[in-house]
Amino acid sequence: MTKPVIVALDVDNQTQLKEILASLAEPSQTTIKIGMELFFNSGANIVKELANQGYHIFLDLKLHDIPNTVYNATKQLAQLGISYTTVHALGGSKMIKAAKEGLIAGTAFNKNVPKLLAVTELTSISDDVLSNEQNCKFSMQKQVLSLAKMAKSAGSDGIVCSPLEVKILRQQLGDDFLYVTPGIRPNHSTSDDQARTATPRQAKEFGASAIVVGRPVTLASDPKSAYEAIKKEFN
Ligand SMILES: O=C(O)c1cc(=O)[nH]c(=O)n1[C@@H]1O[C@H](COP(=O)(O)O)[C@@H](O)[C@H]1O
Repeated sequence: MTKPVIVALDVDNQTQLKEILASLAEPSQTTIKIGMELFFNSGANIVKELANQGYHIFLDLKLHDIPNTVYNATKQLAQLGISYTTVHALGGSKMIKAAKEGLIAGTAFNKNVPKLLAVTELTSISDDVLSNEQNCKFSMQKQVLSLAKMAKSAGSDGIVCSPLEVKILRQQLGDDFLYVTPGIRPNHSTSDDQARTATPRQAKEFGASAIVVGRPVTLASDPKSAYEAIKKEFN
């Protein structure tokens, strides 16, 4: 089975959205990520519309609020026909548990409950920011592992982390958990906001369950070739 290359549709208009979708595989074979930019521009309707076309949808709104608010939010999100959604692990175990319960409560009886992914430390966070701005005494690896363990026991189906942490996480937390990794840079380029990056091949070797790729596809001069090359390298 091929592992998903999830394309982040980080655009704010329908023209660009259509152009990117046209360079991907057919909807039933494709997982796309709708993040804050597209969601705040086009709302829940675009999620429902793309789900109806047969796309698998990762709705990434990174919820981080009190448990009751998050429960009520995920109960709504579960009605959009999505496959995955995100919360920040730093919201804590009670919030993650509430998020999962909201997803279960909002899912129609004959549908699959969307998978809950807990974002550990964002891939834009460097070791320096972790220790000097977040005042975290752990190393990056230890911190991500600690958040991932907590998220798993609170009921999340997987986590979002950098490919660089996946190997140790999989060893410690097992194969019955999803390890979804953004921060993918096919050319080792780190001259943007991502801090903890790896190539699609490295993500595969470290054991990522799925990779999330935005700009390396959406800003490529030939998005279709870029997408196909990344898929080939990851699978
Ligand atoms: O949850 C995410 O998807 C996410 C978590 C994280 O730690 N880092 C991260 O980059 N992302 C998302 O993954 C995508 C990466 O996009 P590019 O950096 O353009 O490849 C963006 O849509 C981010 O919002």
